[in-house]
Amino acid sequence: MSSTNELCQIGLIGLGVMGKNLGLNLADNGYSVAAFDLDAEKVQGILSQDEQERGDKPARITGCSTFEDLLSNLQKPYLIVLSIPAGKPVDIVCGKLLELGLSQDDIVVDTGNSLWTDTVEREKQYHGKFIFFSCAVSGGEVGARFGPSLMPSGDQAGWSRLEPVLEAISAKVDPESGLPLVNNEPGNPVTEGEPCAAYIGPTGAGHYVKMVHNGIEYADMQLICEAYQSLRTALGLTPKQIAAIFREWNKGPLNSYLIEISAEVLEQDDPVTGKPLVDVVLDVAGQKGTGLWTALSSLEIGSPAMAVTASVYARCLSSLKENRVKASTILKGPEVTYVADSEKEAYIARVHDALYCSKICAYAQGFELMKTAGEQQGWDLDFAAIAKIWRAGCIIRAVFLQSITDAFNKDKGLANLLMDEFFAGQVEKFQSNWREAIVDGVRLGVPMPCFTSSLSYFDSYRSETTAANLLQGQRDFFGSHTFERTDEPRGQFYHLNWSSPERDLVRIK
Ligand SMILES: NC(=O)C1=CN([C@@H]2O[C@H](COP(=O)(O)OP(=O)(O)OC[C@H]3O[C@@H](n4cnc5c(N)ncnc54)[C@H](OP(=O)(O)O)[C@@H]3O)[C@@H](O)[C@H]2O)C=CC1
Ligand SMILES: O=C(CO)[C@H](O)[C@H](O)COP(=O)(O)O
Repeated sequence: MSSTNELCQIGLIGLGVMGKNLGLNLADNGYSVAAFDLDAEKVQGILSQDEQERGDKPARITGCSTFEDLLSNLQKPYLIVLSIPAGKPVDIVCGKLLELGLSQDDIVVDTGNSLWTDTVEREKQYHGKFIFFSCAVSGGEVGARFGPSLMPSGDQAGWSRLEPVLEAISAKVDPESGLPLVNNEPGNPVTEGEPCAAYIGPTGAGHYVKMVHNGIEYADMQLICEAYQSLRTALGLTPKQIAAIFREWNKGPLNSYLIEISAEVLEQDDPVTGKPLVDVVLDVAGQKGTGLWTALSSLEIGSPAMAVTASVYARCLSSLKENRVKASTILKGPEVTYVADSEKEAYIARVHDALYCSKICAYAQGFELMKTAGEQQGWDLDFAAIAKIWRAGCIIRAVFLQSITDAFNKDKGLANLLMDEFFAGQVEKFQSNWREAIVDGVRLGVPMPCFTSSLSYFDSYRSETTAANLLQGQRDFFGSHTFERTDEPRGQFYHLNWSSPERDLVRIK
């Protein structure tokens, strides 16, 4: 199946949605690629695409029919990129490569959405046999083709060899404006600007950061969906009218890839029925696991990421379609009357501000989660660098990420984005509209799990005293779980003898 004679610089395994495009991106950046997939049609697919795109230039990709064929077409020491499903396939492929004689200097780079703890285990398992490196990728199909955001982590020697390759294929940002430099033209990659690829840290760190990126992605998407549903329910707008509102919003602080594609989805008609496509898409959300992993991690390490958990639950609830259909005939909500024309503009502005403030909370939660995990794992994460590489190429790319970069540049150790002067000011400015939008939605019976949980997070986070004092009293009452006092040093615990008539206080040693 080979189409070039010389040995290739990079081996690529997995030529699905991401792999095929990463391969073409590598080729555009001057790297010769030996490509293999279990499915021969996919190998043929990348070769045909290369033929179409390169014009009269020589082939840049060599198709391989087996793992052995792949290795025989590669320069030593090997540099092999995996773009395959997370989990077992990564172990199977690494095992196979090892069997075929990989050695200490060879690098295998996992670009899939692997669970970060699996990556840590694999690095240990293959240590001394070959360099197992990870480079999490975000940007979907187009990002992979013309410049994704890359989150590499692992062995330093691996990074030294990979740095030029990853920087070349990554998305680029204009250093002055912080805006993406885009050119989606095959064969003409963007070479100037700041690359959206930065070494994240020791093994596991990159996949953790990508996992949180996806958790934030879940929250961002859910928030946009809640804004859409509120506008549709209260104002009776058509999907195309809401798309026009989103396009307006995209000119301001909400400017982002996700707002842009949401407008595009809402503008689309169904080719079969001619109805708005969104109305014929079944309202059952899929999920591959990274949002759930983020939610689980936040619960495990006790760093609240309520916007992420709320959006994972929203997807779970969406999948209870049959029950919801049945319940809709039994459970009644408020009568919906459309907002008067004279009030519409104000309503739209309130939803905009609610989306903006909730989004700030979702990102604040994601960054605090990474901070907590980083401290526990000893990763020393650079949050300004992380925000920087998310400014272009990835799914959550947004103008707003420049403000996050600025916040962490000002204060490397910032505990929470809400404490940054700019973001604190933004939330203060827009919070009354945020609250009103939620009141509006609640009154109309619009489900807004992510809007409401974000506001509760904000109200809890800004509270010097929460009702956890009562909760500690309850715990001590039924289970002698003890409590600390506000007038004693932390770490000193007390129990009240609730069942004795004296109700005396005992200091626990
Ligand atoms: N799609 C996206 O937007 C993004 C995906 N990712 C991650 O990137 C990775 C790839 O995703 P994507 O391209 O969408 O997935 P696809 O399913 O489209 O492609 C995966 C490819 O890997 C092949 N494959 C599976 N097992 C092996 C194996 N043992 N040896 C060789 N090839 C194998 C599959 O072949 P076959 O079909 O024959 O099984 C398939 O062609 C995943 O980890 C995904 O989570 C990351 C960012 C974005
Ligand atoms: O990593 C990605 C983007 O950054 C993928 O598109 C992600 O796998 C999508 O997740 P899900 O299918 O769970 O919505």
